[in-house]
Amino acid sequence: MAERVPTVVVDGVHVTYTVQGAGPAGAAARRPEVGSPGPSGRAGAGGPRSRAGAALGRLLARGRAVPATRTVHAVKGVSFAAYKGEAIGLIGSNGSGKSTLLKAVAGLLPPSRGHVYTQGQPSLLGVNAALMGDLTGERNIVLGGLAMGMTREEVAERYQRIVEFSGINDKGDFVSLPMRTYSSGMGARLRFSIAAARSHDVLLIDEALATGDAAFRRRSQERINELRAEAGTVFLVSHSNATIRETCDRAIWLESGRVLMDGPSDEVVTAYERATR
Ligand SMILES: Nc1ncnc2c1ncn2[C@@H]1O[C@H](COP(=O)(O)OP(=O)(O)OP(=O)(O)O)[C@@H](O)[C@H]1O
Repeated sequence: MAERVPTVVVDGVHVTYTVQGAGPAGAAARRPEVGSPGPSGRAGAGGPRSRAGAALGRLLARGRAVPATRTVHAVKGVSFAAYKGEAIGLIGSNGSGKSTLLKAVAGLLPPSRGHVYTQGQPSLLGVNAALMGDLTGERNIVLGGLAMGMTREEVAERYQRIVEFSGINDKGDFVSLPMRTYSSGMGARLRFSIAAARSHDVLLIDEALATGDAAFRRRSQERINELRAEAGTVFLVSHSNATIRETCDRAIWLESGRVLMDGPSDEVVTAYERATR
């Protein structure tokens, strides 16, 4: 049997967010507010002056009574190893910690406990990956390609393929328009197309495929398979069980920041579907 080469090792990782300016849960409900609105939801019978006074009272009361920070423990002791050639789906309900774990693997969020070891530089492709709204699709392809580590020559050579893969120009010359004129699906497709134009040791994809149409999803799945064949490792966060089944050979199911199940994607997704039905 071929030797399995680990690309990502996540060892007992915890991630905690510190939220500035938030009190403990329920504090707002427990604390009577100065000048709070009456049962009608309005600030008493007064005019603008008394409403402004009530708002000021609320601000002052907040400053006095509530501690300034609160912590959210988003990932709680997660451990696994990922290997070359694997495509791993991360599934779980809203707020279960999938995006946070992805950011920790990408090195964008430091674990509060535990360690992440990666081989090579992981690339995180999120729905919000930064392209610039005021620049045209053309300029964003060049800048995004450079940001993804391509040379100018590589970007020039792959430019046409990126445009075709994205399907941006299928219904007219959109690539010469500013990106702010694109629908969110078009923007997400362009982002994925730029990232997919080069191979990656570890590619982390956060919901980017969800916005594409059927033809784009098929092209993306084929490209992910190629990336795996080029011996990379792909992580994919998605709420589409079908996408996880079709694209990934392994799935990790997170709930409340903990791993509930880790195994072949078909088995894990089936168990997840049973639990969430
Ligand atoms: N920037 C942040 N500041 C504070 N808490 C956050 C932040 N981002 C996420 N959280 C909290 O961390 C927990 C995990 O969130 P995360 O976004 O990782 O979940 P998710 O599984 O990706 O959710 P979804 O499926 O809804 O995208 C949630 O309780 C969320 O409220």
